[in-house]
Amino acid sequence: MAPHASSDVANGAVNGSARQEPSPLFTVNSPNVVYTPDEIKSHYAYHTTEVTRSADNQLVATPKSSNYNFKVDRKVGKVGMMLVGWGGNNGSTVTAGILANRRGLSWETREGKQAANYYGSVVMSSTVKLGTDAKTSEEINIPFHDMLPMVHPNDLAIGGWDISSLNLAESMDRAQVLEPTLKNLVRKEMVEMKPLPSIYYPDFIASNQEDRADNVVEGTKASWAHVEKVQKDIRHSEFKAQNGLDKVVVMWTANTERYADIIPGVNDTADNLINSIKTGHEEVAPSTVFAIASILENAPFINGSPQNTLVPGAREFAEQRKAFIGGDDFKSGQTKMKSALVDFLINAGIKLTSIASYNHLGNNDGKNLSSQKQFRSKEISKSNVVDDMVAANSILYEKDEHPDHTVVIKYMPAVGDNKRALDEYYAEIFMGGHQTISLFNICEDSLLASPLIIDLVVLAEMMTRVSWKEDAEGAEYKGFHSVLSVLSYMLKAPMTPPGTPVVNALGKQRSALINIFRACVGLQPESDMTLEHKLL
Ligand SMILES: NC(=O)c1ccc[n+]([C@@H]2O[C@H](COP(=O)([O-])OP(=O)(O)OC[C@H]3O[C@@H](n4cnc5c(N)ncnc54)[C@H](O)[C@@H]3O)[C@@H](O)[C@H]2O)c1
Ligand SMILES: O=P([O-])([O-])O[C@@H]1[C@@H](O)[C@H](O)[C@@H](O)[C@H](O)[C@@H]1O
Repeated sequence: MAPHASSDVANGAVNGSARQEPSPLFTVNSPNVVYTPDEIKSHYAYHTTEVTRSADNQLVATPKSSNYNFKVDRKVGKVGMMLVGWGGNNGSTVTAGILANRRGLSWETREGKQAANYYGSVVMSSTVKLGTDAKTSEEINIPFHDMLPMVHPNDLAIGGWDISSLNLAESMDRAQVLEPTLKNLVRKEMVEMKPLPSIYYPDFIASNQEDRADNVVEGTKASWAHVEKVQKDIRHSEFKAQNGLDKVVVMWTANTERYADIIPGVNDTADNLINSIKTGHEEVAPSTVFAIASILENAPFINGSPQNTLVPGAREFAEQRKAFIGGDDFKSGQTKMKSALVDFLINAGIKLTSIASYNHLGNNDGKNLSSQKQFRSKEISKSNVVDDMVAANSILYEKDEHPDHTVVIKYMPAVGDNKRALDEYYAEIFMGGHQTISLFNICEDSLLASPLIIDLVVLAEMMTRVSWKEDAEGAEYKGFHSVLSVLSYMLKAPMTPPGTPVVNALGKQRSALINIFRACVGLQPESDMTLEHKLL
């Protein structure tokens, strides 16, 4: 991975001289790929298989090829990450983690010296197959982060909002996630980081959160003044101005809210939603206000929580303004495991008949989720994750048949952030047999979610520098659809453009992301066929 300049942070300020863009780890040698100092342009043949039914109901598969042009802006610039809920367990943990990595810190633990790392981040700690060695035919794998010119998390300016006034050092202590030896190494910088006051509509989160709400702006329901406040915070605050930022990504990692009712005339269209905010409709959530303000500032907005922040009106507004949105709900532990295990079982022809998912945790997220309306938001996002995999196998499942699936979450303060996930997968196997898989998974919630926050921010920013056009006379480059379904790997309930399918299978999600990035540099998808090792 290209070496990285470090920089210091005080109150979100990223100091240090302008960074030299790191040189790419690889170049593509092809007449279809052109590199300039500012851009990578590629011509890409997209091969698919179109299936039709013949008159006698036979399936007919026809290979299809579409030609696209991709363009990647190589200039990363200075990027800011603004977290809503910055003072929470995730917000304080990801901040400390970035500071520790930026400074290359190590600290003493009971098991010995621990160095900062980005484990759990697909972007920073996973590799992808580039190809095979011309001489030895061995696989050549490269860091995912080197696929395209992406921002390095060490360079992210960090800021955000919280209804709690605690500074980030106090928030880190409250979270009880990180080792004291590490906390002491970053405390001095984190003391200087203070969340901006936020908007607080009590009806949307559990009443047990009220005691934290000492850093709020006036008004307990939506108003256009709230939108303007958030816009100003993004655009004019010392955060962006002081850091000379070129771009900001806004990430909701605040409490899980209750679902908002989708009401015709209120939030079903962009115009109705804007009007509902202006008239203070009580069904407009704080998270939706942040989304609208981010869209107005052309700052990608990602929802890391399960509620339906991005109501149809918000999605339409993003589409109208060609702004990026994504969500919902970080896929960090129990559900991530589920989306891999269910994919394996069903694709192995094993008929999963029931999934029991229980977990208990003792952090503030668990406290908020102990309230039924907030739990319901999470139950929805945790329950739909198997639908696409089940629907794809008509041998095992009749139409609309699916495994029993239950989700239970209990708040047990004693275990803190170290969530205990217990799962049982029950399946029918050959000739009337059964298989029972029981999992006990201690997921340190914030340490699993924090790398996903980094991935979502880095990838959302990357997508702002990717454009495409049809291979046709006069075609203009344009951005991907406003709904960034390319982020699905990191999310439990991935949002997709209207009318497009939701893919939850973890392997498919990762392949889609990698192969889209390969296409941006003119490389065909990695098929894993390795014919070169078979046609011998
Ligand atoms: N593994 C994980 O930690 C994980 C996984 C998936 C989803 N999530 C979701 O991420 C979110 C954050 O998780 P957490 O563990 O950091 O929770 P947390 O309760 O520790 O942090 C949430 C923070 O949001 C703040 N907040 C609440 N309403 C706000 C508002 N309107 N504006 C600004 N700040 C506000 C709270 O004061 C708190 O500091 C939750 O919704 C959780 O469900 C977490
Ligand atoms: O990502 P995951 O481990 O499946 O789901 C988790 C839930 O099990 C947990 O109860 C909740 O507090 C976290 O926010 C997260 O959503």
